[in-house]
Amino acid sequence: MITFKTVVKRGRAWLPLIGLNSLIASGVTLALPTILGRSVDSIVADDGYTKWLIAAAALIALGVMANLVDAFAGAACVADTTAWLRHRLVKQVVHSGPEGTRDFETGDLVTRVSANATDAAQAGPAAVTAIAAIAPPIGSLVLLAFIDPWLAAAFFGGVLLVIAVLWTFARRTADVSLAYQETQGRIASLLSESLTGIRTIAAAGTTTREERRILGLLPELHKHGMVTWRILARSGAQAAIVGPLVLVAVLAVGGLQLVDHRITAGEWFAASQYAVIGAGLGSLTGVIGGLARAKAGVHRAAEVLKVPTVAHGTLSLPTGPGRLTFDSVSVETNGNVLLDNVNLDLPGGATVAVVGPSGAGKSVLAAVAARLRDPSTGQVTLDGVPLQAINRHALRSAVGCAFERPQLVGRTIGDAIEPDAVSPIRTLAAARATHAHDFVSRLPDGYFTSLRKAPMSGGERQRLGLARAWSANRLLVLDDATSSLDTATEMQISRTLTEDRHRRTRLIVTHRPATAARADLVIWLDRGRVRAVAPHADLWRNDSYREIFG
Ligand SMILES: Nc1ncnc2c1ncn2[C@@H]1O[C@H](COP(=O)(O)OP(=O)(O)OP(=O)(O)O)[C@@H](O)[C@H]1O
Repeated sequence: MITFKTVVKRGRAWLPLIGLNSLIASGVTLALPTILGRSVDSIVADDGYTKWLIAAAALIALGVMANLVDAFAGAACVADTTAWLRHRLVKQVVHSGPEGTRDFETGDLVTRVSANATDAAQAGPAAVTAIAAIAPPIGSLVLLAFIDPWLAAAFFGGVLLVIAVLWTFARRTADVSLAYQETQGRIASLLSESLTGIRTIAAAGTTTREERRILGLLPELHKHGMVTWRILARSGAQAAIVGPLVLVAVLAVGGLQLVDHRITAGEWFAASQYAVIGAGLGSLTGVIGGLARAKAGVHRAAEVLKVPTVAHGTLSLPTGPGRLTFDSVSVETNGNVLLDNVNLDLPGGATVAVVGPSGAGKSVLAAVAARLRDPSTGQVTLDGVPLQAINRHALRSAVGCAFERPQLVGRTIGDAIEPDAVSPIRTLAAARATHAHDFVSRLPDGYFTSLRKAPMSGGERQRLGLARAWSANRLLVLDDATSSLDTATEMQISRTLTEDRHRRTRLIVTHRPATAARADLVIWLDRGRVRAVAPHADLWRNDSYREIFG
């Protein structure tokens, strides 16, 4: 979990430097009026004012240096914290599995990892700047008290009003910053949704409607932006009224004390400069706005970091044939039962087809068998070891999955088959077995062809998806993974699968009776329940079974 405090702490390598330079800048701000006041008194008394002017110039140079170092350290701190936060967010998203981030829209997640992470990373520098900004008014108060207690009293009263204005601003701006970031995330989600379905949109001729749908949230964003500006304008106006009041109060009290010879002209001048420092507190709205955005960014990052990651066990798999068992497995989500008390014992090395009407729970069963989601109750074991107890490496070496619409990942075609390209021979063998090699070898750069630039049909994508799963050594879970292939290629792959010389267990979700016929066993699913487990030929006698295939 992260909080505002943990994000601030992350910048600890830079924050002392930022704080120190802010304090130096504050010290300069505080010392300058006194030095200038002395210069005024020396000029009036015609008493060696050069040294005071040199001191003032040196102070100004120091202030400029401090501000430069502060700006550099602030930028470095934000960059470092942003990188750290993005690293954590991406790790969490990737490790939470397909189910973990289901409640988040893709575009919204991208916004949280990109723009909002940068907002959140401002937390440290903004907090230190805000704290350091308190130093000059406190110093002013002390120094004014040294000059004359009445000046300090007038200053204190005025500054209290400025603080009240800032406090109200901080409270109002926090909520609207979060609302703004949330709306930005929703716009990004709509855009990413449209990009995913861009072909459907073009085919349906609904591009204008889509444009309106995405941009339909702009008025809401505009509203939040306007509220932010209104709050800023109101607070700015209040600060603009209250700020000069500090100045007028101190000048008036100082004037009376000057007339009564209780202070010198130089002290009156210094007091006026300190009053300006107090009045300038009102300009802190920018820093407070930054704090509010940082708080909202941290909130949105924390929501992602709350998602549980998939925990893997530590066990390796003993030698075994790939026997897969489901023991009283149920899957429930939001009160819906997707799998209901499924009990299966599938012999190692068997080809098992999963059939059933649309929505029967075939994909859910496949996902549970491959540990892409965990059962709500019950347990799945592979060669006697619960899937949840197997370590990640052993699990992913043992179990391969291919899907109807594979999302290919990597830079090249070769990467998409085997990400780390450990063994080109294995990549080639997988591509040959799944008939991907035929079309890959026709591409200009073969396996080195950029994935993004390779034109691919649905069936070609499926063949690459199959090739990727192929290297698993014990269980292959294929969820409608050959549905886009032509009958001849499907037959060939199906034969390769049936005659698999590695004798892996194969769980094949299918809508094709021919695939079910070639399997050793068929699991017939209906509304999340196992209706029968038997060879296709036996089930074929049942009218309801035949109806599944239309
Ligand atoms: N993460 C989820 N949250 C809520 N409901 C889900 C989830 N995943 C699947 N479902 C629901 O579970 C039911 C079974 O879905 P599943 O994808 O397993 O069906 P299927 O048998 O593979 O269907 P098809 O043949 O159409 O692909 C469906 O009603 C689906 O809406």
